[in-house]
Amino acid sequence: MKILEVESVGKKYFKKQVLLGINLVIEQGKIVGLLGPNGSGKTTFLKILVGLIRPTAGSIKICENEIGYKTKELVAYLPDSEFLYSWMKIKDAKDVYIRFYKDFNSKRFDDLLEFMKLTSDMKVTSLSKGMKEKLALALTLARDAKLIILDEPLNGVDPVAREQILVSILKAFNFESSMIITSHLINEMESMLDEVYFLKEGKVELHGNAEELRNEKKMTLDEIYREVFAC
Ligand SMILES: Nc1ncnc2c1ncn2[C@@H]1O[C@H](COP(=O)(O)OP(=O)(O)OP(=O)(O)O)[C@@H](O)[C@H]1O
Repeated sequence: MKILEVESVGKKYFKKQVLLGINLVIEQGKIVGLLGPNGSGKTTFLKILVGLIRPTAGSIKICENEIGYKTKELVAYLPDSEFLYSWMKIKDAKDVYIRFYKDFNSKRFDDLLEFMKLTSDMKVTSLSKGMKEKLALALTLARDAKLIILDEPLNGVDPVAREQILVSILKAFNFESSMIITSHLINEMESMLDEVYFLKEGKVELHGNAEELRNEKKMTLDEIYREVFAC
């Protein structure tokens, strides 16, 4: 079953073409990496999927639905910037999510919190950047959404926390859904990705099954990335 179908999607900001002719299909149960350098259009693309901005061309379907009210319920999104209020304790953030999302799984949230060594009476202001990132991730992964979108989940976290975050993502992943992850840290992500899309200046430069690409090119995804982006 196809969770996401994107056809010829484009986005222009005034005269600037930020995305052009994006085609992408994600089947159920897959973890897909959206990889590309700064400014290649990753966040813009994800915001289009979430319904925060509108594309200027093309069509998108999430579980057969066009982007709108219904797809907001199907998508769980971890933005790449902070969205938690400073007055909140972790339990308040959880309450907001419970009220907002019918699919919020409290048990999974509590398990993820424990695994990440966070407690519900901690104040959001007292959390370090990495701890906030973990909280935001636990809130997102606790939803039983069909499409989970993680924009730079490893941003600003140390190597041990990165490992913990990757394990949490895999623990929480449910094969009824699919996931899109963006990251600059391809080495860390490599083993969990089923498919990859390399985005260059708003276009898909290369895409494919991660294993097949590795075999075909006899390179790791990180090496393929460096080849595609000549860095
Ligand atoms: N609101 C906006 N108005 C005009 N241009 C924008 C706007 N938002 C993004 N852009 C431009 O779109 C391009 C793609 O930006 P985007 O944030 O999608 O890239 P990205 O791949 O997510 O980058 P990063 O890895 O740095 O987060 C950039 O050139 C950016 O300047």
